[in-house]
Amino acid sequence: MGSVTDVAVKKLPCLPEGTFAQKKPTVVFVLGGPGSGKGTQCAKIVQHFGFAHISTGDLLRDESRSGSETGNMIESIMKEGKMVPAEVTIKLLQKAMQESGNDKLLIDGFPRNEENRAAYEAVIKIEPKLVLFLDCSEEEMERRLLNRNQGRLDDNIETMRKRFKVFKESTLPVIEYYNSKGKVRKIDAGKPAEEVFEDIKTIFTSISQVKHCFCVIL
Ligand SMILES: Nc1ncnc2c1ncn2[C@@H]1O[C@H](COP(=O)(O)OP(=O)(O)O)[C@@H](O)[C@H]1O
Ligand SMILES: Nc1ccn([C@@H]2O[C@H](COP(=O)(O)OP(=O)(O)O)[C@@H](O)[C@H]2O)c(=O)n1
Ligand SMILES: [Mg+2]
Repeated sequence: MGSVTDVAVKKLPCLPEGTFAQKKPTVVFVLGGPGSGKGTQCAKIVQHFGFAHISTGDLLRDESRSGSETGNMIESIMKEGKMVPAEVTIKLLQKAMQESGNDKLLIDGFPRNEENRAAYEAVIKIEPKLVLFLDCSEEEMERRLLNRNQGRLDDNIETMRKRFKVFKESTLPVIEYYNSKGKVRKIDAGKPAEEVFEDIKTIFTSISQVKHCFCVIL
């Protein structure tokens, strides 16, 4: 199986295959509590900045619908608001990254705990350029989830409370880890979605600036 880097470079329209040194895709992790607006903001970033959106929650839900043994296991873990073992999530993520054909990837809802992060570093090994942290009060997230109406088995008050606990105990330390490396951009996600996106735009505009380089042919 080719690496994630191979696939992203091969599908770049402007680069003849094998001509240039391999370029790794730009990876941005999007983290925040359940209901903070990760999916909503990722859709806007895709539209405005041409990133591909890979939601690990969606990948796991797709797998759980497959009816496989792993799928059934995923469904019961999600219903409990717990974390799916990283070896399962990382395989689905690696495949989605290889198939995206995009050199700019938004990875939504990952890494959600230390186990996810270690698996990513061992298997995918691409340092994220940024970690977008959508910061929102629990009260507001709870309100949003109760109105989400996507028929999700985990959007009930009992499971939601467990997910908030997992976020505080397992995801916040991962955000803190990336913060210590200067990678985190914290956004006030409690505002209306359009206002949140204005703040995100500023960040993505600065990372999307094309750097011109001049090549002298002798
Ligand atoms: N800034 C916002 N203000 C109010 N509602 C929002 C906002 N962002 C998202 N929502 C709504 O809240 C719910 C959860 O948003 P979603 O993007 O699915 O969050 P997450 O992926 O972080 O769980 C959805 O119903 C969405 O339409
Ligand atoms: N990296 C991940 C992402 C999601 N999940 C599982 O999938 C559930 C839903 O994740 P999600 O990202 O779709 O949820 P939201 O935060 O978007 O509401 C989580 O509560 C976990 O059970 C996981 O185990 N590991
Ligand atoms: Mg989501």
